[in-house]
Amino acid sequence: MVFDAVAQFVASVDETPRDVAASALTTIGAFVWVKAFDALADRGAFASTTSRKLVHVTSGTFFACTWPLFSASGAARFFAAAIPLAQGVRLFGIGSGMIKNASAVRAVSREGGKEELLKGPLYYTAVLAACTSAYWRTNPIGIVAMAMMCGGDGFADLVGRKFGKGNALPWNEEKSFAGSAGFVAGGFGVASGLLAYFDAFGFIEATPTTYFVTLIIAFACALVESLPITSIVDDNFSVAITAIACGSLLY
Ligand SMILES: Nc1ccn([C@@H]2O[C@H](COP(=O)(O)OP(=O)(O)OP(=O)(O)O)[C@@H](O)[C@H]2O)c(=O)n1
Ligand SMILES: C/C(=C\CO)CCC[C@H](C)CCC[C@H](C)CCCC(C)C
Repeated sequence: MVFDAVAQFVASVDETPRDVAASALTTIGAFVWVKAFDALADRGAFASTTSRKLVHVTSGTFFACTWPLFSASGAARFFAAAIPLAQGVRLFGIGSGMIKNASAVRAVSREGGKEELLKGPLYYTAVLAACTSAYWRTNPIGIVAMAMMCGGDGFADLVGRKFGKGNALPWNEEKSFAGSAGFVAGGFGVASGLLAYFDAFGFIEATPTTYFVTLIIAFACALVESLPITSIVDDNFSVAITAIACGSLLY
């Protein structure tokens, strides 16, 4: 009912101006969101590692939530993909020292070094842009790949750091059973929420099989995330590629 009303309202706005307005609104949202976490971390609301992971979990998830704002035109997905792309360019500028932005470095770096923005955060925006332009809102593969990267990897860290002492994985002492359980719960939880959301807007049809397959994908991604290969391939890439490969086979 509410979703229908929102869908009808946004459908009444012309396509290109609507996509430009949706991109502008989301870009402002992204700026405010990252800034808010920086301010909270600054006031000691949580540690910078927690702030970074909360930005990781929420940015891509809320970004996907803005997709219904875009029109039904073929170009809409590219207007949407331009948002993480622009964030990636910004991260590149800050990480390489071309742009000075101490606040952004504080909010998304692990140890406070600007060059860290050229790794995880930059790859994260690349995955969001690729999933958006390749799969968009009518295909569960991109939605689930983004959810595994945001919710899965994010919760693995948050849960693993808190409850992972004393239950290290036999094949990777840096990671834990608790962290991997957090991955499955966070990845499946965020993916299920997004699938139900896009189903409510009528973009996809999420059946019990869709959710079951999503749970299998969450386990597969958690397994890949747990492997000692982070120095070879960043978790953001390995998790998203696993989700896309499994999703292409199973959905
Ligand atoms: N399956 C997992 C994943 C993570 N962790 C915990 O979370 C910490 C950070 O994990 P990781 O995701 O590798 O963190 P970063 O490298 O900081 O983050 P990113 O992947 O975003 O670069 C690990 O040291 C570990 O304590 C865990 O216990 N079990
Ligand atoms: C710390 C991060 C990854 C490390 O693995 C995440 C970095 C996030 C970027 C700085 C910001 C990305 C913004 C999104 C593309 C858009 C969010 C919009 C929304 C409305 C909040």
